[in-house]
Amino acid sequence: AEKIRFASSATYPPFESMSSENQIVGFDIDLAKALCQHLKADCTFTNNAFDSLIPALKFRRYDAVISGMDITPERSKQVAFTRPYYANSAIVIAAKDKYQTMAELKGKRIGMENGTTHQRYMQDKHPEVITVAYDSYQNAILDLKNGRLDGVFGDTAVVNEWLKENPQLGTVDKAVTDPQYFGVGLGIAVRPDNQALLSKLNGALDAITADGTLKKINDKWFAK
Ligand SMILES: NC(=[NH2+])NCCC[C@H](N)C(=O)O
Repeated sequence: AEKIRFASSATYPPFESMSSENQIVGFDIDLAKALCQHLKADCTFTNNAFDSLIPALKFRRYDAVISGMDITPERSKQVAFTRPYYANSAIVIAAKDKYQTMAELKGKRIGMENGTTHQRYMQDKHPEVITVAYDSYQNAILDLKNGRLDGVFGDTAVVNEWLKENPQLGTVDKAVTDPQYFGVGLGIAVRPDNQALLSKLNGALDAITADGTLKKINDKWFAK
């Protein structure tokens, strides 16, 4: 069977995280496994820092990146993306009921993961905010809880997960979807010269969408 090596940054539930048994689990992982099953391929998963995913993909350490990654114009210059498999948006969280708007976060410390669309957007669009870069979202959330940060900016589905476990936190302002920064949804990235894998993944995505598998995986990880 064909072998497909996937990489992901497993600090981002429900998309990907490490289970108590030290396995990478999540929506993206179930999706990749369903694609592999359809393609009768053997798949492996590795955990890596988010900002190293694209460089190491180019370096051929693995074949594909699935990591809650927004399909942006900038990344599309370096990698080829499958069609979008999830519609995304981003939002800030902070102490509940403390801030209503972004303007109120002026001079406040907002954390985000290095190399993310959130980091770029915040630095460009909200220079009045102090952006603090983290190697992982896990560490940003820890600092928010410890009071070393005033807020964290992340994908809405992930933020909702953090809010479930942290009733002292709440959202600030509306979710952002600026396509220039956040692209057209989440996609799987491959090397541009690997059109064979790209078309296989796109074909498998169509198949698992048509037969209801993708919806099942969605319902499992994004329960309303
Ligand atoms: N697995 C992760 N830590 N993913 C972070 C993704 C953040 C954002 N959606 C981006 O594409 O930049």
